[in-house]
Amino acid sequence: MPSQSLDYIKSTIKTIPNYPKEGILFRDITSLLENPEAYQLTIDLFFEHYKNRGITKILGAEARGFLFGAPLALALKIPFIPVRKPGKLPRETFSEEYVLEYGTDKLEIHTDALTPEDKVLIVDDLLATGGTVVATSNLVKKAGAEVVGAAFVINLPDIGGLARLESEGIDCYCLTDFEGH
Ligand SMILES: O=P(O)(O)OC[C@H]1O[C@H](OP(=O)(O)OP(=O)(O)O)[C@H](O)[C@@H]1O
Ligand SMILES: Nc1ncnc2[nH]cnc12
Repeated sequence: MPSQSLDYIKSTIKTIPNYPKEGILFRDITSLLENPEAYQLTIDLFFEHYKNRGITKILGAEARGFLFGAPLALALKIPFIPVRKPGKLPRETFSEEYVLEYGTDKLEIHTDALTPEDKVLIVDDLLATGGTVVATSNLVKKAGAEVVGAAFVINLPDIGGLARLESEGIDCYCLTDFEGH
């Protein structure tokens, strides 16, 4: 892996202390998106990693998953499937509830978005607890398709999502690690 590229990508991500609440170090990818060189490099690294894996569809969860999943799908010339918060998708959906720090939320996917032949890659900006990706993976299973893996720009190793996803059998590729919560 080209470590200079990874250092450059990491350097464009800003950290905002105490957002959205006291004690959280918010890793902000909007500053990466504002830098076309870093944004392109990020998509290029994902493309190189996944180009020969037989992936048939990319899934990204609303909202930040769209920002990296959609350009990667275009680069790979395969469909992008949005996974959305409840009530946003107009056709019939599968739903999956997942646990947040306070309470629960739901993610949905169109029931006709995947077929049992699909080999799916889940893409997101950041891996914290892994709850979002486990819920997305459960939606893929409901549709009868296979999860090939999950890709992230940022992993927060101190939160433990990587171990959780690997224990669920989800192979992960993370470009950068940021210590702390
Ligand atoms: O590993 P987890 O603990 O699930 O956390 C990571 C998720 O949290 C953030 O999304 P958020 O739910 O804040 O929604 P947003 O993309 O709409 O900002 C982030 O974009 C990931 O999807
Ligand atoms: N520390 C963090 N920074 C940005 N997004 C997050 N989502 C969950 N934890 C986060």
